Amino acid sequence: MATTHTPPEGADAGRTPWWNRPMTRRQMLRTSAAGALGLAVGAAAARIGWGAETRPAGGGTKAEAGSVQVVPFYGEHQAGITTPQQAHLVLAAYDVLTTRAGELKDLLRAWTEAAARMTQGQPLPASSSLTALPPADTGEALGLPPARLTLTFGFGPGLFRRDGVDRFGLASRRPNTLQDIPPMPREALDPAWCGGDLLIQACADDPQVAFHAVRNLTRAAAGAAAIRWMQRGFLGMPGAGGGDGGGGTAGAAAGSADRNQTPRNLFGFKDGTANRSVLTDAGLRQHVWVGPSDGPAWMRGGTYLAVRHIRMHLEVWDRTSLDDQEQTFGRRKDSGAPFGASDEFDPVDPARLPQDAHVRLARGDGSIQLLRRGYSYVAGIDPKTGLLDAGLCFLSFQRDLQRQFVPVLRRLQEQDALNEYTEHFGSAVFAIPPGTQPGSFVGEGLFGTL
Ligand SMILES: C=CC1=C(C)c2cc3[nH]c(cc4nc(cc5[nH]c(cc1n2)c(C)c5CCC(=O)O)C(CCC(=O)O)=C4C)c(C)c3C=C
Ligand SMILES: [Fe+2]
Repeated sequence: MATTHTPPEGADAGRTPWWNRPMTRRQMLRTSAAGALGLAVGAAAARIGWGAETRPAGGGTKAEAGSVQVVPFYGEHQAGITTPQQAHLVLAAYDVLTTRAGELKDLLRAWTEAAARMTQGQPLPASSSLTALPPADTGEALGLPPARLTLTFGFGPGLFRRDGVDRFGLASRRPNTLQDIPPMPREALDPAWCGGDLLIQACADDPQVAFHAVRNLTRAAAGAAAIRWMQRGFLGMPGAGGGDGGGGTAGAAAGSADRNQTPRNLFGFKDGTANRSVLTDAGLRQHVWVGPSDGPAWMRGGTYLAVRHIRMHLEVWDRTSLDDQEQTFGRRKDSGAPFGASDEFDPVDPARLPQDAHVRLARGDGSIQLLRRGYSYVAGIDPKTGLLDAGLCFLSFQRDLQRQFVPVLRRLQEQDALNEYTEHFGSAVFAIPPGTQPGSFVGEGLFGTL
């Protein structure tokens, strides 16, 4: 339900950023007083010195002895897509509450400026020296290393039109491919885990650093956007203590040899092996980045994200024989090798895989590829069943949702042997605009002359 922000009367209204303006009593009740103070950007603040930074192009990081890892925020593409996968995820989708395009732009500007600071290990700058006010930064990341924090922003279909209403005059700028995933035969979706107008993907090697970023960005959004759903995820990172690994996933292109291992999902299988062929310049151009011949110009250099919240029935899986587990995927559990081969990265021979094996169906004829960047989640016990509530926050980046993600998902939903052990309960898609330059804000190109 959209909520209108009432601007204050008076000459100052046009100059005071919306997040510092007074709120109506109703808005005050909706949001926390601390959050309403939000961010005041641009003020000087002490910079935490994190030592040498390594900044190769393209959003990646490079391990160098003695350096503290910081992932560049500005660049051609947003970070957090090809960045070697960090150990922790906080993924938050937001409903936009304001109906004013100006306030939406103010929010994106504030998010961009805050993200540019936090990803470099800097706290949010104080807007006042008054100790009678809550501090600008919530503080739980002070003294922690930047932990390769990346913040990736996305726009859901609802930003362009929701319930038939073009709230921000953006409807004509929606990319054709940005449409909700059509209903699938085997899903049991909970609306509370679906959709979202805006997305923040925070990834870091420290869970508190990732949470701090989302918490402070959410605080800055008070009155303009509210969290719709949030998922936390993790990956086992060999030898890194939560460090820079992720070799076989989006990290295959970087990382040192001893960390170059593909993480395992909660079914115990290496997950992300096939990303290696996407993570080349040619692979990314072909399968991930929106190119000049694709959708709207404002998306060039961007990509599209598909999110599926998937519960994995671990108790059922754990009673399944090793043979059946391996037949389900079409790969060996210990080595990750495809059937008929000995190494994880040996070529897949589809003829050797059962017809309903996950890899056979996901791969198809090999022409469609996705860049997967999912994370495991554990949310305790399902109070209704007493069973573990755990699974995969499936994330994939692709150049076109309808031509790449939807056909693969449909094939899997119709035939995949894995369906016996999984249940899709949430679904969302987002346009991930290209990277930002200093002085600009994420998605600025979308707004044109608005
Ligand atoms: C719609 C896309 C996909 C969903 C949903 C999905 C769910 C899912 N996958 C695993 C585990 C594995 N997936 C693997 C490979 C693989 N999966 C997809 C797509 C979806 N998976 C693709 C495109 C591929 C690559 C196929 C190929 O080209 O070879 C593998 C094998 C190792 C690997 O390459 O990563 C595993 C293991 C789970 C557990 C899951 C839902 C819970
Ligand atoms: Fe898969």
